[in-house]
Amino acid sequence: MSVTLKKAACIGGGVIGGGWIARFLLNGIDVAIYDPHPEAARIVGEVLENARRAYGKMIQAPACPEGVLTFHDDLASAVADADYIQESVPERLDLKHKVIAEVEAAARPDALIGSSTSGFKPSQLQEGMIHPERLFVAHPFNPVYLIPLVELVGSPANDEAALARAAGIQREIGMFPLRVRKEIDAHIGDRLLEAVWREALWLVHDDVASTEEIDDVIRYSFGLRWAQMGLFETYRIAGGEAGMKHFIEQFGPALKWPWTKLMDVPEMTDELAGKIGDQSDAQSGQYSIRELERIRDDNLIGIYQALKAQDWGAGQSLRQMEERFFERAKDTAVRETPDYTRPLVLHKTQVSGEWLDYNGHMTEFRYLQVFGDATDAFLGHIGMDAGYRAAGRSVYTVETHIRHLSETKANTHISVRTTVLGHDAKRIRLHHEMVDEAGNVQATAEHMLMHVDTAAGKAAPMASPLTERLAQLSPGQRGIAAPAHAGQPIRDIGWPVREVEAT
Ligand SMILES: NC(=O)C1=CN([C@@H]2O[C@H](COP(=O)(O)OP(=O)(O)OC[C@H]3O[C@@H](n4cnc5c(N)ncnc54)[C@H](O)[C@@H]3O)[C@@H](O)[C@H]2O)C=CC1
Ligand SMILES: C[N+](C)(C)CC(=O)CC(=O)[O-]
Repeated sequence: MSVTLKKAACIGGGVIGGGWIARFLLNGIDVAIYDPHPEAARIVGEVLENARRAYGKMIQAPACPEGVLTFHDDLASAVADADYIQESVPERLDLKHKVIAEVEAAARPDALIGSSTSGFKPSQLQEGMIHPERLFVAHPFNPVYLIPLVELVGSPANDEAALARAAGIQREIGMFPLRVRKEIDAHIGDRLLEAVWREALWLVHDDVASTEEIDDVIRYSFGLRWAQMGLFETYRIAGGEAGMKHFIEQFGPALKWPWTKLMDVPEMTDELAGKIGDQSDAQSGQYSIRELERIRDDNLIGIYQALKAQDWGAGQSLRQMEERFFERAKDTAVRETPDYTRPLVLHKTQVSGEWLDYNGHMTEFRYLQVFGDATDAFLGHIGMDAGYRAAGRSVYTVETHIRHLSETKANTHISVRTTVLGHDAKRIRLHHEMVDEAGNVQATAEHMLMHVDTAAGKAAPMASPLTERLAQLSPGQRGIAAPAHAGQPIRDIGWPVREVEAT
């Protein structure tokens, strides 16, 4: 798989800049950052820690080797050799103009420049630029490392090819780029959110509801619906068998009833701001912001997993991201393992704190995940990719034996050494050895894999390119002595003598 983006620069590393940095790095892209905030490194580090934790839980594919993060003392050196620059400084037009002018002066002429602005139009940001055609709005949603949508907005001054390149880059880092047809203040998402926000402020202002009650209304009702279908599809169903037509007939008149305050905005007095702040403290003050972020991330991951199982909405973005991670693992493996007379190192990862059990060691199912990922990396290496599977052929694991040999602790960098113990037309027998940085064996696994015709649900002979690749690696792998435990079952330990006598 070709990755066109090698290096990104992020200008501003706050809530959104930090999220972009994590998104790029965890998708294997190097990032240079400029943010004059004295604590920028700490803030970015904390966001990155939460993002690593979230990816460890969410992505069911071999982790992509992280990009390299560098902090710069000046903007010019951060953007100098970047292919893509993302501006995420505070929402002030004068500041954005100043930063964009500095970027334009120092960046490569072919570098693309995206702005995270929540509301400015690209034509406003392009004012005063020498080459406005390469600057566009790339508006994300918080947390950028988990939420896939990015609104790509251009102005008449934009170069279509640059916008198409930007969309390609966004896809490479797992985003869902939506090309907004016309520039408009606040794009699409924020116009919708603003309407709900305005009404919510009125409800608090008028003492109809507290912040907590409003959040409950959302999360126990339409918030659940919106994660999987939008407004129109949801209302189509709400129209019953006659669909949207009936829905509009029934609820169209309500648009003229006093159901909404429309464009009125309550005056944000100190009193209203204080009321909202106090209610919000009472609702969520027991959690730190980082804790709330982790709760939010875990909930989002659960939703993504459910949507992925249905191959629906944002779940499709997750599936595509995992496919890219598998492809990258395959590419890395092909580049890095020329010597088949030795075990193949095709999968490396780090033990996340989330992987530990109550004994403080890596929990059981994570061993199977690591070995499963190593098996997938091996299958990718011998040519089993999405295209091979789409043709109705795949490999299923039919037997596994894992031996736990050491206490694998958090943050251990582990790699898996894989050996083929044998194969025939339909089966592959694999052995994995999971080792830490010092080469200590933490666990081993032996698997029997069966090649299948997925439509028929039956074992079937392997096809090209698997057959050729196995023929290529077999002479070397055959020369590696099988470990003594290979093929051994769990030993019989019998029963205590007295118990046997009693029965
Ligand atoms: N917070 C949100 O929910 C969202 C914000 N956005 C947009 O993202 C942009 C950034 O917003 P946040 O991250 O929320 O703000 P923030 O206040 O959390 O972060 C802004 C960062 O920019 C840095 N900064 C200030 N001047 C700078 C300069 N001259 N050069 C480099 N860095 C500089 C600050 O030190 C700070 O770390 C805004 O345009 C905002 O509208 C977009 C989507 C969602
Ligand atoms: C509040 N906000 C306008 C900054 C929100 C956004 O821009 C998008 C989001 O993440 O909700």
